[in-house]
Amino acid sequence: MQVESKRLAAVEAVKEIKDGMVVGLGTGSTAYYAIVEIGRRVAEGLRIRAVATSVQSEELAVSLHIPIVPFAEVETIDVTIDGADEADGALHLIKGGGGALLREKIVAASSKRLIIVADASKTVVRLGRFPLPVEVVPFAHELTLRKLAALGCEPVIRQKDGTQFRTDNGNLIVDCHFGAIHDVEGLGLSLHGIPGVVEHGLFIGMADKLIVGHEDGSIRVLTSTR
Ligand SMILES: O=C(CO)[C@H](O)[C@H](O)COP(=O)(O)O
Repeated sequence: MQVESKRLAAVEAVKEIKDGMVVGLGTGSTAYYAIVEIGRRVAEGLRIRAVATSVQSEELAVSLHIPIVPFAEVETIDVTIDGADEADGALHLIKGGGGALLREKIVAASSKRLIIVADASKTVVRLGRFPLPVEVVPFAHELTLRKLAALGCEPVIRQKDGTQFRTDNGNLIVDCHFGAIHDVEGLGLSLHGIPGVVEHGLFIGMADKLIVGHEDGSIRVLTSTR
């Protein structure tokens, strides 16, 4: 069961959290299990402070009595545990399936270590089967979409409940169907070159560890060589 694989990976990652750490809380169904496990350990006496990558994760953490601090109050984050939509062998990622990629990237970039937790379906040889989420400002988004399409993708504005999905930052998510991505760094630079693009879901060279849970109950750990 995928659910059990996600939980296995998440629980394994939480073992790396120690007293006194500042912890980044990811977003999504796999990060959910990490937050629940952190809550369990906090109830047992673990002393940490946490920053959340989404309103949803913050609400979950608060409900579990995990101390949340405003991002502005922390210098660095010791470790962030987050999920991913795809991860390749170099630990480059596609993230943003849950629409939280901007805050996730801000938190990841301020983290000493980023641990990604996933079930086996997320590992790929080449990124791009999962449409790349791109956060776009609503202003003149039609123009931004045309510029995204010119990079060689089919851009689709994400919908939720029959209306345009809005991120926690009030922006749109455009899911960009590129197919196999052969030059992740180049694509990342091109996306940043479009003025209406706030951030994209390519996390290049950011992950330190990938913990993959398997349906047979085993865990595979990949560590970045960077
Ligand atoms: O990037 C994300 C949210 O923006 C998630 O980490 C990603 O979508 C994976 O989610 P899940 O663990 O539910 O498969």
